[in-house]
Amino acid sequence: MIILSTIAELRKAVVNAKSSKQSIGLVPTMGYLHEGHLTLAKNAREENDVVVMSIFVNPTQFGPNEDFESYPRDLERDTKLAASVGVDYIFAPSVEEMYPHDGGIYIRAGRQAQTLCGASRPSHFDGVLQVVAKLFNLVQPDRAYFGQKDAQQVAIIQTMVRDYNFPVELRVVPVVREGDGLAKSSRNVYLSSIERMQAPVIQQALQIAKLELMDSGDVDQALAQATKIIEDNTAGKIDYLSILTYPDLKEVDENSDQILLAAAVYIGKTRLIDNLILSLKGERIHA
Ligand SMILES: Nc1ncnc2c1ncn2[C@@H]1O[C@H](COP(=O)(O)OP(=O)(O)OP(=O)(O)O)[C@@H](O)[C@H]1O
Ligand SMILES: CC(C)(CO)[C@@H](O)C(=O)[O-]
Ligand code: BAL
Repeated sequence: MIILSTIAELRKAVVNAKSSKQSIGLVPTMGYLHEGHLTLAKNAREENDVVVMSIFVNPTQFGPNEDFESYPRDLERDTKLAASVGVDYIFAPSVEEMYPHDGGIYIRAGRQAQTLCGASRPSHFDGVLQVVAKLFNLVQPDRAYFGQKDAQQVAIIQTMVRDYNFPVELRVVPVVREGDGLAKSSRNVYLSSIERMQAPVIQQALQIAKLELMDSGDVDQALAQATKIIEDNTAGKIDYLSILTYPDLKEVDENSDQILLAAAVYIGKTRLIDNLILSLKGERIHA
């Protein structure tokens, strides 16, 4: 496996692969790898000749009071893990390498970014689209791999690919979880042992909401039950708990088909997200 830190080196590797007609799979990450990221990479390994994983804690998707500085980083450990699942290239640029110019052109995420994480992290998705668009242009992947854990991110990137005609196939990988149901996340390392015991409640609450929704079709009732589970079992503060259509992220109504149940909860100081996607064709739903 080769570690690349400059755009020039990356472009050389990409041009080489393209000239020998090799397909390229891209796995964008912010590093501090866990089984979730490695599952994306394993999928990419199975479906492409060349696998490029980017490891870049992208400053433009963090708000001023968020955890950009403290976000966990360990390139040496990541390198070993990525090699173990057959990644060919890690692209780990500096911030200066990715963003040498100030005041240039920015991409604005649309309506789908006004809710859920986009409501509490203004401009987060603009930053995500900025770095993902750059990575698509630099790597020119045949396929790019994203996790369903970041369901809103997937929906917004799908819209960018559609609206800006990026010639890439998006591959979405189901959420990889710990044994107790907690979604794997690099931010889980921030949790104290008591917080770690409480954190699976987020997924349990979403499961309860799903059962209620399938049973009664009542969105408000489903949300109320999930809220109660989280409030009774954690010291956590709910950032949002929502039921929306997916991938449009609009209010559900009786014609809704795919539905996203999504939560962001502060367990102590750590903001964790999780979701479930339901297919409700033919079920009766009322909001
Ligand atoms: N548990 C998981 N299951 C499936 N995919 C995941 C999981 N965790 C992260 N991913 C995916 O890996 C990619 C890189 O994510 P990222 O580096 O932000 O990891 P993370 O663990 O989600 O970190 P964070 O702490 O920021 O939530 C994204 O496409 C994300 O959806
Ligand atoms: C897609 C991504 C790598 C862009 O920085 C990031 O938002 C993430 O890790 O999900
Ligand atoms: N996977 C989400 C990246 C972020 O929280 O910035």
